[in-house]
Amino acid sequence: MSETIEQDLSAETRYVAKLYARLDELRAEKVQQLGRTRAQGAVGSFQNMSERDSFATLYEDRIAQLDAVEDRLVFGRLDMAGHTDTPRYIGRIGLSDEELNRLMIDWRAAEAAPFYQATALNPRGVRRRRHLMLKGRAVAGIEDDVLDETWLDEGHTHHGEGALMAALREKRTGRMGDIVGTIQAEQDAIIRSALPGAVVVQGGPGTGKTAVALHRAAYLLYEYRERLKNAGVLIVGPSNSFMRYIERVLPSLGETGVVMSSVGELYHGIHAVPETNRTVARIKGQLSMAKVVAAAVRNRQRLLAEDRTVVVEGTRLTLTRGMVRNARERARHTHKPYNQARETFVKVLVGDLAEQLRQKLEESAGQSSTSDRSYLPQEVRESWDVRVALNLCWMPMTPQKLIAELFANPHLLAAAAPKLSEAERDALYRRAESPFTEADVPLLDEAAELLGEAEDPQAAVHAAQYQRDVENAEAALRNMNTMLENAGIDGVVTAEQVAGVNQETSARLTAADRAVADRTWAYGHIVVDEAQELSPMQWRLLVRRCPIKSFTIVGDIAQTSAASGASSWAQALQPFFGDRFALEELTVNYRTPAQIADAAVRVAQAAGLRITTPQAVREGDWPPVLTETTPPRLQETLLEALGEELAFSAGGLQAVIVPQDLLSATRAAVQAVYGDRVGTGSGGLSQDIVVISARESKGLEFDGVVIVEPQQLVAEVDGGVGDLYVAMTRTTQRLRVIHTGQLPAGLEA
Ligand SMILES: Nc1ncnc2c1ncn2[C@@H]1O[C@H](COP(=O)(O)OP(=O)(O)OP(=O)(O)O)[C@@H](O)[C@H]1O
Repeated sequence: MSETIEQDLSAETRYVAKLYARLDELRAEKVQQLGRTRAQGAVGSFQNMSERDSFATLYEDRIAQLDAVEDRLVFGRLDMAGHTDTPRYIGRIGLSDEELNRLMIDWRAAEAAPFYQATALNPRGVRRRRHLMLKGRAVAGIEDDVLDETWLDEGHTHHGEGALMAALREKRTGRMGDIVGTIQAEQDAIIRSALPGAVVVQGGPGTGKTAVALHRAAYLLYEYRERLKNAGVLIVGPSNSFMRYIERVLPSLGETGVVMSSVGELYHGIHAVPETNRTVARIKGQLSMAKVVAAAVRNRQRLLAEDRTVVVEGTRLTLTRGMVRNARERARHTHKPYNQARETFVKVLVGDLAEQLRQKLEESAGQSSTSDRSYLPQEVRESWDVRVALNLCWMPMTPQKLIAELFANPHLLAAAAPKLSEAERDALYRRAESPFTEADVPLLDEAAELLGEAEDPQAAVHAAQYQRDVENAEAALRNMNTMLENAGIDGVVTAEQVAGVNQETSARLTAADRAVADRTWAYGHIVVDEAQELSPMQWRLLVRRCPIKSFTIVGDIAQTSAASGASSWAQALQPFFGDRFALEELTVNYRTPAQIADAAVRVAQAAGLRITTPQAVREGDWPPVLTETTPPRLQETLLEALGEELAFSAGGLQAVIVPQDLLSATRAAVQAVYGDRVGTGSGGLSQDIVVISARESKGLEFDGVVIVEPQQLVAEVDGGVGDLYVAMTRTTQRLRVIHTGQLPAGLEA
C-alpha cells in the first residue's frame, strides 16, 4: 500500500497531536500541584515552609522545562529492523503515557543515537529515518532517508527534499537556535564523546562548532547528570553579545542549570572592558605574568627602614627590624595565602610587643607585682601606633587594590617585573581608577589565589546562616513523607525526586549563583568557545576552575585575532594539558555559501594564513559584490548599498561590519535613516540591522553582510587578515564589500 504525502502528513500530525496532548496533560498536572502546594501556606515551623518551597521549586522547574520544549517538540522518527510496528519518535524530552508506554525518546538517549549516526553504509538497524518538520503543532513537512532498500520493495513510500537544507535556508533572528533535528554524524560523534579529558574541536567558519559545543553540554548534563549536578558546567565565550546570541539554545533543549560567562566576567564582581591595546594584551597574556603577580604580592610584605617606637597605653615600646623580619619568616613558613599568613605575622609581633610591655610594667611596678597580665596582647592589638606599624609592613590586601596599584605605580611594577623591558612597563602604565580590562581578569584571579580572602567581618555571619540553611534543608527532607501525604500527592512525585530537587536546587544555587560568586568553585566540565582567542593566562584561570581538566574546547586557529591568542592548539594547550587532548575536526561549512566562502579562503591564503578549508554545503546564489567609492562618498555609498541589501534579505538580519575607527560615525549615519531598526550586537527580533566591529561579529551570523573598508580591518589588527576572514564568513546569503582604496590581496574581482 502506498501512501500519498497528504495521508502521511495527517497520520504523523495525529501522532504528534497525541504527544502534545500528553505534554499539555503533564503541564496541567504540575500547574495544579503547584497551586495546591502554594495554597498550603506555611503551617507552623520553618521546616514546613522549606518543604513547601522544595515542592514549589520542583513543579516550577518542571513547568518551565515543559514550556521550553513546546516549539518543535518532536522532530524525528526511526523505523527499525525487527520492530516493524513500533517506530521510535525522537524529541526534545522523553515522554510516556500514564501506563508508562514510551511515546517519545529524548534525543540524548542511546536509543536515539542511530537517528544521527545511521548511514546507508552502516544503517545501525535503521530501515527508515524520517525528519518531521512542524509548523505549530502540525506536521508540515516530511523528509525520509531510506537506509534499507527492501523497505521500498514492501510498498512503503518516502518523501522529502532535505531537512538540513530547509533548516539552513531559514532567516536568522539574531539568536542562535538549536540544531537538534538535523545534527550531522560527524557532529554527533563529538557531542556524544565521553566526559573525562579534553576534546578540542577545530573547524573552519560555520562548521557548527558553537552548535556542537552547546549540544554537547546538554548531552553531558543528561548522560552524566549524577556527576555534574553538584559541580555544574561552565560555558565561556568571547563577549557578552556572543553570550546573548547563544543563551537560548540550552533552555530550548530543556537545560537551565549551566553557568554562562564571557571572558570579561570570569572574576566575580568585575565587568571587564575589552583590552583595545594589543601590546598590553600581549604582555598581560603571557604566562610569566603569574610570576609578576607573585612578586607583587611578596613585595607587599615590607621590612622597616629602621626601628620604630610605638606607644601602648602610654608605654613606649620598640618595634625592631629584627622582630619584623622574624615575624615575616614565621608567617611565610605557614605557606598560607598572604591575608591568612598575615594573621600569623600579627600574632607573633603582638606577642613580642606584649612581652616587652609586660617587662616594662614589671620594671616600673617592681618585682612584687603579681597582677594579671593576660589583657596585654589585647591592649597591644588595639593600639593605634601598633596597627599603623603592622599595616605598613603587611597591609591587608584585595586583588583589585593589588592589581590597580601595580600598574599605576611604576616603582611597584619595576620591582615586581624586572624582566619586562622599560618600554613594556611603560606600555602597562595606567591610572589606578582606570577600569579593569579582559586582560586583567586572570591577573586578578592569580592575585586572589595568592592573597586569599581578606578578613571579612560578615564572613562568620554568612557561614552561620549557611550552616542553618543546610540543617533546615536536612530536617525538611526527613519530614518529606508526611509532607507528601499532607499535600495529597501520592505516587506522582517520589521522595527521591524531591530529595533530588533539593540537591539540584542547592546545586543550581551553587552552580548558577554560588559557583559564579565562589572563585574557588570546581566545575565538572567547561566548554570554551572561540578558544583560539584565549591567552595563556586566561587558560591558566580556566584550568584552575576545573582541576579535573574535563573540557570541550572549540575554535578555529585561522580566526585568531587577539594579540595573545593561539597560533596552534598544541602550543596553546601544552602548558596545561600536555599532549593529553583529543583533536577532532569539523569539515563542512553549514553557514556560508561556497561562492563567498571561496573568496574568504582566497583572502586568507593570499596572506599565508594556514586554514582548513571546509566544504560548503550550499553553492549560493550570489558571488561577493564589490563596490568602489571615494572617501567623501563613503557614507552615501554605504547607505545606498544597504538599501539594496535590505531588499534582498527581506526581513532577514543584515550586518554592517566596519573598522573600529568608523564605528560610531557609521552607526550614527545608519541610525539616522533606519532609527530603532539598528542594533549594536545580537539585539534580537526587533532589530534587523546591526552595525558592529569585526571583533564583535566573532561567532555571530547574519543573512547579509556589508563590509566597509576591508583594508582598514586588516590594518587595525597589525596587518593580520583573521578579522577580515571572520567578517566575510558571517553571512548565510550575501556579501557586499565597500572600499575606497586598494582591496586586500585575494579579494580583487
Ligand atoms: N547539523 C546542523 N543542522 C542545521 N544547522 C546547522 C548544523 N550545523 C550547523 N548549523 C548551523 O550553521 C551555522 C553555523 O554554526 P556555528 O555558529 O555553530 O558555527 P561555528 O563553527 O561556531 O562558526 P564560526 O567559527 O564561524 O563562528 C549556525 O546557523 C548553525 O545553526
